[in-house]
Order: sequence, then structure tokens, then C-alpha cells
Amino acid sequence: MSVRIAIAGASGRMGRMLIEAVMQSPDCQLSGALDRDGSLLLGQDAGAFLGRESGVRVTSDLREGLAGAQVLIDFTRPEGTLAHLALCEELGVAMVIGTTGFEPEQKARIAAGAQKIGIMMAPNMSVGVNVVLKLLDMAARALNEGYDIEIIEAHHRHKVDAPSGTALKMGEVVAGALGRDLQACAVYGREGVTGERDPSTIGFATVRGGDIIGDHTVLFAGTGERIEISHKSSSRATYAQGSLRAARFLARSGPGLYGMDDVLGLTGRGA
Ligand SMILES: NC(=O)C1=CN([C@@H]2O[C@H](COP(=O)(O)OP(=O)(O)OC[C@H]3O[C@@H](n4cnc5c(N)ncnc54)[C@H](OP(=O)(O)O)[C@@H]3O)[C@@H](O)[C@H]2O)C=CC1
Ligand SMILES: O=C(O)C1=N[C@H](C(=O)O)C[C@H](O)C1
Repeated sequence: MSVRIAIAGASGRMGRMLIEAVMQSPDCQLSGALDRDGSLLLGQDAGAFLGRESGVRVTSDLREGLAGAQVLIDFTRPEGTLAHLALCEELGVAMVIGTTGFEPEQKARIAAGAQKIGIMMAPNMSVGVNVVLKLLDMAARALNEGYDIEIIEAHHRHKVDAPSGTALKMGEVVAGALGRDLQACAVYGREGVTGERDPSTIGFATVRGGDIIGDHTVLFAGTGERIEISHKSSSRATYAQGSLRAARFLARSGPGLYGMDDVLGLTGRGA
């Protein structure tokens, strides 16, 4: 039985990637494609940009777009994701949430929704980044004294949130491993006479330009050596493939809030 998947943000960079990935997957079926009022794709076949027929028309009517779906994959904006969540809860449709830039109260709303439906939310769906998160936990525990930690990320000129969701997650992992509270120790950029670096801080630096898909580096700078753990994306296809793995996972799971480590079996709790 194939997994019936609806895609939100159908005209977006990730939306298009996801439509292509679903149409190419023998065990997945595109059941709906959503976009906002005003999108040029509304009314068109969702596969038209690929020169292929999907049999699904892009719609801004959420009920029409979610009809028959088991899972909605949502890479939009926080306000869009929350609007979709309300109807997914009502209809019992699970959600893969890739959107970033949520405020804490918006994340709490998603966690509440996960009491009714399965939700897999992660700021980065690539296998590589999720393995890097595990490496960071190990590195931070081992380098817990004498190393200054800085997180540097670079993305394309169209990205609207900063630091990236992935950079923030990396910060959370490192802070957690060191017993620090990221909210209290994060420094988001420096300017002017800043004074010497406080060793308990975790610094963030953001680069935006061109078509950079997504680069992340965590720097552990000590005396006499530096360790850099980097991940560089060269294609959005990895995010799309990770999202499909998450959709398959949700199709066989009950309500709950899951992460990519659950999907990939990286929780350390065994398979
Ligand atoms: N978790 C992961 O692995 C990844 C996460 N992301 C995240 O996914 C999100 C989308 O990225 P990307 O595809 O590059 O962005 P785009 O801007 O290319 O696409 C966003 C899509 O969402 C639609 N949209 C915007 N606002 C709303 C709204 N309020 N309600 C419904 N739909 C809306 C847009 O419609 P319109 O065209 O009309 O504006 C567009 O179709 C970002 O938050 C990004 O950080 C990105 C890549 C990987
Ligand atoms: O907006 C993007 O493009 C990306 N966003 C995600 C993030 O904020 O971490 C994931 C990836 O880096 C691409």
C-alpha cells in the first residue's frame, strides 16, 4: 500500500523538490498539493513544472488539498504550518514539519497537536546533518573545557530566518551536552567594543548569499588547535528524501512528537 502524501507550499523550493520525490517514489502517492491564494500554480497540475501529469491540481482550499491524505509534508512559514496543523488535527492527517523559524509558543502549539496526530518535526531532514548532531554531542562532552564554541551557517539570499533552524538545533545539542542553557548563553552576532570572549557563550554567525543551499560548521577553538565539524548540502533532494522517510514512518506510527533521530533509528534507545 502506498503512502498518500499531500504537499504544502507546492510552488516553493522545497515544495517542488517534494512533489518530484513523491512522484518518483513507487511506494508513495501524491494525494494533494497546497499553495496560498495568489500563487501562480493554483489550478495547474502539480507535476506541470516537471512536464508530467500527477492528476492532482494545486489548490488553496485546505480541505480539498488534504482530502484522502495520510500525511501532509509542510515546508512553508510558521503561520502557514500552524494553520495547516489545525485542520490536520481535525482530519487525523499526520504531519512532517520542515518549516523553521518558530517562536517557543508556536512550538508548544505543535507539541500539543502531537497529542492527537503523529508529527515529525526537524529543522533538517538530511541523514548527514542528523549524524552530525550525534557527533556534536560526543565532541562537546569531550571538549568540555578550554574550547570556545562558535556556530557558522551560510544559506541562499532568499532565506528569511536567522540563524537557521539547523544552527539553532546544533547549539541546543552542544549546550545540552555541556549542561548549559542555550537561551542564556547564545550570542547572535557581535559589533563594536564587545570585550573579551566569555568562555561560557556559544556564538552564532550567519552568512546569506547567492544560491548556497545550506552549510553549517561548529568550531571548537582551543589553545593550539581547532576542531571544525562541518556539513555542506549540495542538493535539496536530501531534505526531500528524508521527508519521505519521515512520512513512511508516520504512516505506521501513532500520535506523538517525533524527530529525525526516531525516523533514522539514531535515538540510542535501540532499533
Ligand atoms: N527541515 C529541512 O530539512 C528544511 C527546512 N527548510 C525550511 O522550509 C521552509 C521553506 O523553505 P523554502 O522551500 O526554501 O521556501 P520558499 O519560500 O521557496 O517556499 C515556501 C512556500 O510556502 C508558501 N507559503 C509562504 N507563507 C505561507 C503561509 N502563510 N501559508 C501557506 N503557505 C505559505 C509559499 O507560497 P508563496 O510562493 O505564495 O509565498 C511557498 O510556496 C523554510 O522555513 C526553510 O527554512 C528548507 C529546507 C530544508
Ligand atoms: O531555508 C533553507 O534553505 C534551509 N533551512 C533549514 C534551516 O533553517 O536549518 C535547513 C537547511 O539548512 C536549508
